[in-house]
Amino acid sequence: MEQGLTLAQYTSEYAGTDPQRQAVAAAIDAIAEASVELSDLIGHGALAGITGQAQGSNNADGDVQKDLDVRCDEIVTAALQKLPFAALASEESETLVLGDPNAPISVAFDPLDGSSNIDTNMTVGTIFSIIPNQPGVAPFTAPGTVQLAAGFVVYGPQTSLVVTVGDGVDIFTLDREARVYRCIRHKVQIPKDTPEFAINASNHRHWEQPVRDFVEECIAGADGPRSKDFNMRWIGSLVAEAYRILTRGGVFLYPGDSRPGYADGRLRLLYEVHPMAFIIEQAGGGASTGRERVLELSAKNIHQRAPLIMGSTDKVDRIELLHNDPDAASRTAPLFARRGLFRV
Ligand SMILES: O=P(O)(O)OC[C@H]1O[C@](O)(COP(=O)(O)O)[C@@H](O)[C@@H]1O
Ligand SMILES: [Mg+2]
Ligand SMILES: [Mg+2]
Repeated sequence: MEQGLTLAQYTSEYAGTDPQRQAVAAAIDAIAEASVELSDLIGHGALAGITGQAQGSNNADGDVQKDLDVRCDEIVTAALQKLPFAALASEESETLVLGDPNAPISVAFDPLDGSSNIDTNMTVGTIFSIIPNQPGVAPFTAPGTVQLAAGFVVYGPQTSLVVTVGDGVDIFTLDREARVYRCIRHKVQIPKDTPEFAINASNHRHWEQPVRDFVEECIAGADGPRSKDFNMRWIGSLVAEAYRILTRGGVFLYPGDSRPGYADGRLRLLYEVHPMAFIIEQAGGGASTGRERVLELSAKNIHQRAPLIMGSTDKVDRIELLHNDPDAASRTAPLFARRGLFRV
């Protein structure tokens, strides 16, 4: 695919004459169109009447809803409602929006990810997952492996849309003058050896031992079992973290922890964890709960949470090993101590 190709050309090439693909392509186009409006709104902030203030309401997961959460939800929902869909699941809506039960697809989305940071002028985004509809089967009950397409938009210094239709990952950047997305990277592959990790370290005391062991290994740097100095990043915005991993590599962790309500972490399976896992795997990376592949999970309710550990496979594999083999950390620890001794 040529650089500069527009998203509309890409989706129409993918759609061909297959009705399900046409529905997927139309949904991607609709979200992209809505995101151009969202990009304007977010870019203008207070000048467009957006205060970033709480609305006095909470979403289904208990998060405080901001004016921009509500506005973004209205815009994305309205764009998708013009198309044939069986069901829509939004972070900001307690229940599903039901459409035509015989339509070929359903869509789950997080209209505004990272919104707790909106008043600090940080990167936020929109995440989506498109799944096939099977008439007679409850929507959003299948594992993440059934996804037909997934993507996210980052509203950063550039507005960019990352997408997979199951054949690699492509990135498009918004050409603000022409108001179209143009391809800037085709078949993105996650760099393999980047020594970077991202986790909210303020939760250290609540983590399980395998997560502590991994972070200890990273912090020990060149003196530790990984024999490399690591850099730490935490933006607090999943879309920005995912974009960084696709560009620069490394690993991101939002594990389960012992805080009340956080046994499965913070991120929601259908519209955050499944789409990110699909994208990261399609870019040659791994996505795990720490114990199993995230795409094998099925949701029992639409706002269900799931742990997410994603990034380059060597790091995700190491974290899985630390979870699944209780002796893995102690096997490397003596070596680490010995090397320490040799150094003094
Ligand atoms: O504040 P915490 O616990 O570090 O959580 C940060 C995470 O929460 C999120 O903001 C959750 O998404 P929403 O903003 O859509 O609720 C992620 O973007 C981010 O990775
Ligand atoms: Mg989110
Ligand atoms: Mg959100």
